[in-house]
Amino acid sequence: MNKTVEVLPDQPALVARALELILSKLNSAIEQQGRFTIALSGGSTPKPLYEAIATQKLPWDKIHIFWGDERYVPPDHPDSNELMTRRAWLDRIDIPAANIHPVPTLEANPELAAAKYEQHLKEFFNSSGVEFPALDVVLLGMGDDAHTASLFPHTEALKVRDRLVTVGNKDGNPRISFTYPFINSARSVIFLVAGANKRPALAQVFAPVADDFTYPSRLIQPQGELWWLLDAAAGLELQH
Ligand SMILES: O=C1O[C@H](COP(=O)(O)O)[C@@H](O)[C@H](O)[C@H]1O
Repeated sequence: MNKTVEVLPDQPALVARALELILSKLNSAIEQQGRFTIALSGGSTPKPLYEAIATQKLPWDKIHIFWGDERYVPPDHPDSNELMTRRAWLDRIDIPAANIHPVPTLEANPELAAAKYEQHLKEFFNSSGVEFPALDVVLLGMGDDAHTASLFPHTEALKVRDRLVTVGNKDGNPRISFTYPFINSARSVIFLVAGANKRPALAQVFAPVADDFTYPSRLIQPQGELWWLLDAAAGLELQH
């Protein structure tokens, strides 16, 4: 694993750096493979990044969008990560509908939704099931409890190692989430973290020794590149 930590002066600088990094991964992937695959995060931090990506002139037909986690709500629900992304980015560009791969949240139950999304991912990547497929980029956020995607502290989802997608649990509410081994199979994982409220969790995630089940972001140790992009408020004590 190749880990890089960057602390940017403020949120606009954080967004600019994330945009630059994603565009560089995108250009290399399209040059080498003819397509770029990215899984997106939800929450509030990435919204300005999505708005910035929407202003770029890009070969949208070669870009495939997935989500690393989703609330188990219909796609038009205000809490939906897909809805936020569509409003900030996807509704503003000319991307083929087939290149957008939302989590199917209208299934009979969350377990079926997770199984269906996993099947879709395996078919898209033509995966035999032996090895986990590798997305070019998995974009992640981190909550102030150190959760990432919908992998929350002390939940069953953290024990799932043989699936691509599982059901997370946020205070009793189901969410659909990539598992940590699937996230770790990505070519690049990029964390985008902003705000002073994330500082205590970050200290534990970066500590040499701490409990992975209490601080789930510690489980993200990808085979490829790991990027932590932090604003100064979040990264104050990590600056070196
Ligand atoms: O619950 C969630 O929160 C995290 C972090 O969100 P933020 O609002 O602090 O940026 C996010 O990464 C995750 O996708 C989302 O479901």
